[in-house]
Amino acid sequence: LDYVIVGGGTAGLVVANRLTANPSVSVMVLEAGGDGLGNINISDPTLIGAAWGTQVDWQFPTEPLLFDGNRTLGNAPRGKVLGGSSAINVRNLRLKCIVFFGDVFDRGDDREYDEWLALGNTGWNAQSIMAAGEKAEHFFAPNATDDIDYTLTDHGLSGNIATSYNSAAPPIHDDIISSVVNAGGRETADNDGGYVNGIAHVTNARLPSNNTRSTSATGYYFPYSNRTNFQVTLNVVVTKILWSSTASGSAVASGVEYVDTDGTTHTINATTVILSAGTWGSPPILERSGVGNATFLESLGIESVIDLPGVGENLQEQIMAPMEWSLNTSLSLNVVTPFLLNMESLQTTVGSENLATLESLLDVQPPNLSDALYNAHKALYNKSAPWVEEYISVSTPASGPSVLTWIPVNLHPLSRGSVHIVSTNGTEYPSIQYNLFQSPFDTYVLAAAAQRIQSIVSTPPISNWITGQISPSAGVTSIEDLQAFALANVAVTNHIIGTALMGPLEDGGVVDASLKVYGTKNVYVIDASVVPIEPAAHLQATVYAVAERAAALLTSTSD
Ligand SMILES: Cc1cc2nc3c(=O)[nH]c(=O)nc-3n(C[C@H](O)[C@H](O)[C@H](O)COP(=O)(O)OP(=O)(O)OC[C@H]3O[C@@H](n4cnc5c(N)ncnc54)[C@H](O)[C@@H]3O)c2cc1C
Repeated sequence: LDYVIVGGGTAGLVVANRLTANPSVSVMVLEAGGDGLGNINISDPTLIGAAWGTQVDWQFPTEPLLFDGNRTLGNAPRGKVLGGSSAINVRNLRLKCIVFFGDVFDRGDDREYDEWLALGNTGWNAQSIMAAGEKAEHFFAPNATDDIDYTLTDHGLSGNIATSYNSAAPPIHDDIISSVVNAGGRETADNDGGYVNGIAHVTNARLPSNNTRSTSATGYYFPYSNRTNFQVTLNVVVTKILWSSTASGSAVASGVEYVDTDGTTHTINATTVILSAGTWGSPPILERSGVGNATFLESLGIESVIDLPGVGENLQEQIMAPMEWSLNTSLSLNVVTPFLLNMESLQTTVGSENLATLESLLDVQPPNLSDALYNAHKALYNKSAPWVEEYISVSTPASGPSVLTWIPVNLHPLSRGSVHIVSTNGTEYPSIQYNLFQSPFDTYVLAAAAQRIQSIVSTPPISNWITGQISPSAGVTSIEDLQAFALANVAVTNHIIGTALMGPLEDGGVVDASLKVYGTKNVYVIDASVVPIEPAAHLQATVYAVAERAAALLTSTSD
């Protein structure tokens, strides 16, 4: 066997597909979940969140929030099925909100992707990441009557993942756009072209002809399952990497160990091992294999093979605090309506009265954020890269008036969490610490963005639709009160990255720019855990881009 790929998720199936295009290359994908075929909770993206808490969801327990000791955000969803999280990824609002969003597919900003290169990741910049992302996309333009602007040249037109818009835009959207513009924002035709700075509709990973979800399984595996060199073993959990040599600085993997549903242990040999088990899945496998912080591993009785302190660190998550208003009418809308995205530089978002405080908070480097990543974030700020994303949606409950939901998202928090194993047991859940709001800067960003949203919503014409503020309650308008609101109502976006960071070793890197694990000859990590900087977007399009580019590097084809 040439390659064993751990995890048939978003990234894993892309890599398997591209490698097996060469019939002489053999690949085995080991996936913990089943094939998901016939599961309507996966195929129908309008069945919002129906897959969560079922057997196709890992339901990762998370640790109590450090700033609020008794509270946790509960079990976090992650796909445990062919297609991985691309099969269940729909917006997940845990709190009061009744609105959910679609299976968003959008790219980040050139300034963010160029920062990957500035961090020392040769070959990874806006141009190469955008090109790889477009390779994954097959964009279906909306009907002319849908009243949705777009720019065809900002999209890939012949890739494996179908993208399209939900449906026609309801008239209230014009008033939302007008209020954003009247309050000093801008309208853009499309935010997928590398300059994310305005309000626009976004695409979903959806095949418009039958309104089914497009996943890495539907796009990269099922149509190719007759390739004899593309093998998949389902319902097996990989526990660790096996080594044929642990020579210092050049460890050689011989394959992996896995357990089946009976608890029987198996091994499989391969020339190259690729971990694509996700941001919370890949680091635990490395740690159980002796790759990680040597002191920590030895405390668990695991012999250190490669001392790599970055493994499991640098966990980054985008955070939000949903806001809601009641409208003066009951619009006939589906629960998931078309929606808009508004992104602007942080300097514009916070307003001049908050800028000095914000910049003084940005000047404080959190203790577990490396100099390199801290400087990258300051560079993003200085380049006026987008920092706050606003999800805007209108929904109508079973009874009563429609609700406007407007959610500020802090795209680039400074706080960093971690994921680490708690024992040598290969199937035990790791300990996941988000460490949200470690940096007061993160709270302030959400509060200042919320204040600005309040001013947009009170600007005509959208203000004429509003009858009252639901959340936060009326009167919560000061920065102090809005910070308290953000702390009490924080929700996560499930856009986790960073735990097998791509970057120089001295900056906490786990993999080099070819995504090979430092100190190994033949072990790679290819999934969201290598992403060093969050995009001003939802994450999957960037993960597809990472996987496409990594596969191209492996097959040495030009991208
Ligand atoms: C609830 C939710 C909502 C989201 N919403 C959006 C959205 O609307 N838009 C967007 O762009 N992004 C969204 N995301 C993020 C996006 O889906 C993920 O970032 C992306 O899919 C991650 O890809 P990955 O390849 O890193 O991991 P995954 O796709 O999660 O793949 C990991 C795979 O590895 C398997 N695996 C793990 N451990 C093992 C093991 N030990 N042995 C064998 N197999 C294993 C898993 O079962 C899984 O199939 C969402 C994510 C979630 C969870």
